Amino acid sequence: MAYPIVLKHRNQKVLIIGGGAVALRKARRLRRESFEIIVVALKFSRKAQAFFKQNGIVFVKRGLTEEDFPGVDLVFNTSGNEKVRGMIHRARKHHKFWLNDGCFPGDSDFHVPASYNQGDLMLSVYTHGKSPALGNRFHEYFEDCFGRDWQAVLEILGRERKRLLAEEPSEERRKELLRRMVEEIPEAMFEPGDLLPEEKERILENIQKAWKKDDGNGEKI
Ligand SMILES: C[C@@]1(CC(=O)O)c2cc3[nH]c(cc4nc(cc5[nH]c(cc(n2)[C@H]1CCC(=O)O)[C@@](C)(CC(=O)O)[C@@H]5CCC(=O)O)C(CC(=O)O)=C4CCC(=O)O)c(CCC(=O)O)c3CC(=O)O
Ligand SMILES: NC(=O)C1=CN([C@@H]2O[C@H](COP(=O)(O)OP(=O)(O)OC[C@H]3O[C@@H](n4cnc5c(N)ncnc54)[C@H](O)[C@@H]3O)[C@@H](O)[C@H]2O)C=CC1
Repeated sequence: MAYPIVLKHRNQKVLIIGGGAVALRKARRLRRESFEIIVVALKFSRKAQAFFKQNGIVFVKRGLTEEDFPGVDLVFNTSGNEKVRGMIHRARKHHKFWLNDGCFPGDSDFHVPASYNQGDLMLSVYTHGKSPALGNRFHEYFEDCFGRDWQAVLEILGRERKRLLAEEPSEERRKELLRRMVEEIPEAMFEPGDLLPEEKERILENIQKAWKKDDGNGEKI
């Protein structure tokens, strides 16, 4: 089994081994989070090379060496090469880094799920290596079905939550109020198709008003 965590960027140093399609895919997602990336490969595809250049990612055309490991926090191995695998294995005895191996998943410390981001909302699918392609398929499904402006909803929920954490001393009460706001989100937010601007406005207003409703005990909250 696996434990899902979200990695925050803290300028971690990342080493990507390989310059093909898989290395490019890993770099694309890392780039967004602004890590310090270095890519080492014997050969680079045109696409990968262009992306690294455009995004100011350091890439060096040579074989991997032991000198590439000191100070590195994360390693993505996409080389599929047994020699590289052995080198990583030896480096782990002296250096502390987390490994993702795209070719030998058994060696990995962590895996990368398929994920879809819309502002601060991230939806991920992981299949325990059974079918990465299925993860990708869900990705398409999310794109179709979650076309709503979730960021606007999250802005309100985030702001009200912050306020309640600061102002409402009762944890039970806070939970109840936060739950109420989320319950106010209508099914339409989860369905395909676009919402009219006025519908969207109404939804946002209702979420905002939710915790000010009567709490059922005749009390205004
Ligand atoms: C263990 C893992 C690596 C890890 O540790 O992270 C892994 C391993 C392997 N993938 C292989 C194949 C493919 N991988 C993809 C696509 C993705 N693969 C991703 C994750 C993962 N892939 C992790 C498990 C995740 C899980 O289980 O859910 C995604 C989600 C994220 C990402 O890679 O960034 C990204 C999709 C999202 C996106 O596009 O953003 C496609 C589809 C395509 O290319 O269109 C194919 C071809 C179809 C197929 O095989 O399904 C092979 C066999 C290679 C061979 O045939 O030799 C191996 C090695 C093995 O299985 O041994
Ligand atoms: N994790 C995943 O999602 C997927 C993994 N794979 C596997 O990932 C591997 C990579 O796939 P692609 O990027 O398409 O292949 P690729 O052949 O384009 O890339 C491999 C890269 O590793 C480099 N390399 C090999 N030996 C090296 C060394 N000693 N030092 C430095 N660089 C070295 C090559 O120069 C090349 O740039 C394959 O083994 C494939 O089976 C394939 C598809 C998806």
